[in-house]
Amino acid sequence: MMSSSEDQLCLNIHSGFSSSSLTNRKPLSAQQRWVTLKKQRAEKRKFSSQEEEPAKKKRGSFKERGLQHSDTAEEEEEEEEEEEEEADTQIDSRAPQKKTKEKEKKKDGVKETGRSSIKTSSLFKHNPEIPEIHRPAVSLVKEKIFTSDSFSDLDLHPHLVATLNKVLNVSIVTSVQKQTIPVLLSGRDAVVRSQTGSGKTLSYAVPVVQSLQAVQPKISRSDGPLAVVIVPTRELAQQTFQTFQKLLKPFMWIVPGVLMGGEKRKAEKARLRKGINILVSTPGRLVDHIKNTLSIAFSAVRWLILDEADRTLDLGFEKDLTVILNSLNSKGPSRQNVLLSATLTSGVNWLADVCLDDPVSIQVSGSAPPDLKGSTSDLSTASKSESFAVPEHLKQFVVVVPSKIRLVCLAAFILDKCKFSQNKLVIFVSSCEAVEFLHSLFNSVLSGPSTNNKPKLSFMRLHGNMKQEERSDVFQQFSVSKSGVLFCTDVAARGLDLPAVSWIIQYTPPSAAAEYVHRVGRTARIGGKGSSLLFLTPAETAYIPELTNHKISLEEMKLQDILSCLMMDDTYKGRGKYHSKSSSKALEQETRERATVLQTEFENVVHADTQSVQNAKKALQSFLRAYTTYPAHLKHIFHIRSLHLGHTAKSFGLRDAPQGLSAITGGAKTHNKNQNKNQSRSPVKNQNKASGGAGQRRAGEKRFSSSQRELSLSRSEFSNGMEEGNAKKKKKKKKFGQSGEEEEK
Ligand SMILES: Nc1ncnc2c1ncn2[C@@H]1O[C@H](COP(=O)(O)OP(=O)(O)OP(=O)(O)O)[C@@H](O)[C@H]1O
Repeated sequence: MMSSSEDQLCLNIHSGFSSSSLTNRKPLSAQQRWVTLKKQRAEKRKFSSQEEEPAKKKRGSFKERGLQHSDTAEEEEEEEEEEEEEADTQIDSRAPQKKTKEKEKKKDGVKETGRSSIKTSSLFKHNPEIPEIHRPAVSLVKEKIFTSDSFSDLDLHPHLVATLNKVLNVSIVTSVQKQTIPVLLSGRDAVVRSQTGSGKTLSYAVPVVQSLQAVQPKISRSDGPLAVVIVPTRELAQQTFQTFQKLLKPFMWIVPGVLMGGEKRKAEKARLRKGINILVSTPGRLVDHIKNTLSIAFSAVRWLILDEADRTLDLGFEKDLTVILNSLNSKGPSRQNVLLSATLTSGVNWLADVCLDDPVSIQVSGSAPPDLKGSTSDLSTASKSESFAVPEHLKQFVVVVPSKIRLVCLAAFILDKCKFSQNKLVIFVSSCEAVEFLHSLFNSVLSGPSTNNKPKLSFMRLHGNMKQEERSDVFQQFSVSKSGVLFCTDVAARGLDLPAVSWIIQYTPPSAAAEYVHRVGRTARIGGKGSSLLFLTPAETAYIPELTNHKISLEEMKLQDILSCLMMDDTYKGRGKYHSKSSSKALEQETRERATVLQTEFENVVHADTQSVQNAKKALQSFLRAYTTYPAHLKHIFHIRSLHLGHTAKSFGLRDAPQGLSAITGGAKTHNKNQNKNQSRSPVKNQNKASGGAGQRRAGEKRFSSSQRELSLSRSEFSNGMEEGNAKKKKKKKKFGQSGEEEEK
């Protein structure tokens, strides 16, 4: 007996008959149909062998056009499995009506999407399993933000209180302000630690202004700097300067000023000559002026504030700070010194020893304040199990995503949060190139035209390799915008007070728990609500207990839930067979198809021209370089060898892992099918392998310790004028070549 499919084949293979001629024909007997079928099969085989060459060529051209969504080279096996199916596709191309029906029958075959034919199987195949995430009980470090006191209860000038109320819109003091302002007004040095967004800036700015406005005879420009405020980034310098400008409105005779890399030195020199009383600066640019600007005089300095003090140290600015402290100490009256941060640890001992005199340690949370009497200056060791407070109304999530799916997962998340509601998202990635790449890719693929009174998605970017003017523009623009997505490096992690940010996404995990705290601290500020999402690959899930050690607790968000956002509209529709009554399996399948359609769009944009391929490769390279710079104690989690290069390349929209990455990766997985399979089956085994290999010397790491690399990387992120002031240092850093951003400089 003939099966129905054979029957179908038999009927269709009477090629050349139009449907009308088919209907007019006398029905064939079973015997005749069987003979015809055999003949047709023989014909087909003959045809197949004749067509083999062109068919192969055609497959090649499919790839070139991006129509075939085949995966990385290591998945050739999968392609082989599908070979037969593709051969059919070639034959079928002569009979389009049949082609559609045949294709729909195949479970994982080519799907028509309306824009291109794609294979949906590869994006969701050969991925490592997503391990189960357990959420251990964590006793969170709690800090109360507000007190019941108002600024008028403090011993402040009435004009200052009025300015706080009317210009800055603040009347009730926060806990950190309540504790810090009186201590500083009493003339003591202080070390201040309180959670992000708790008002630390005013806790030192108010006493500085209060004390300077009272100086008699009145301060004049010619007195030069009376207060010096050091912050690690240009944007934070700008922001702090603006706060002082506002506070000084009733005290116009006190002049604030800002010095930072990227600005014209000549103009800054002129301003210094005219006289600045409250000087806000990044460390590198201040050292630059100390060395090169004769008119800079520190003879009157009464205040030294080091905001984000741990970062200033962590960045390897000890030398600069030494220069600054020496310059300040050599002249002038006795000085009040203040160190502040949300993550001050005993690692700041060095700084505290050098520049504080019998400081008061202010800690808002109940846990023990940093012990300033120890002797270690190794911040990374000192802070390994330090507990950090995060804002009370911050909801912290983690999603475990295999590398191949990362890009579409991020895109689905952005679409969910920004397409149908107004949200402001900040997305942290590890390098300037990756920021550039993602910004341009998402702009091309996701921004789309504005529809139904909805504005188009707005994507912005901020990193250390941008021109200063552009950096400032973006910072201002994003600050005032009601919605949008900001891709950035850690240059935006510290201190920035970007209003109404609703989500922080850490697309690449930070290299320290303290940095995690600062990144997520860009939302849920001053008692507000906010959420954060950390992306981890299955091999990186050991980072969750690592954060738990610091009293940071994350809730899991399921990958499927994020991807299912693609079902909200039909922009990335799959075959279109899914409807609301379909099973959950069908829903999952349709979601996967849509994810694949989206991935295909990304890949098509990346592969549209050689320049964009180059950009993607550069971004991938810098990502891999950054990956090698995780500190030694995190190497068992973030090890370059546990990265699958082909899959990682896919998260940069590349269809294959580029050649020549071995110098960076020192043996990360590329095209080894077996390795890939092992990884899929046993992520734990791979993790162990990775940690076991951590002690081995790898290419590209040969000459540098992890701390050197970390230092070098983070320093480059925080371009602050140093690079311009010290050409020699820059050359040396370039030779190190530890981060994409440095190479670019
Ligand atoms: N007493 C207050 N009442 C209301 N808002 C305040 C008060 N003090 C400060 N703010 C506002 O809270 C926001 C966060 O303040 P600030 O940037 O000083 O926080 P922070 O503790 O320095 O954060 P980070 O650790 O991230 O640098 C700012 O917008 C600031 O204007």
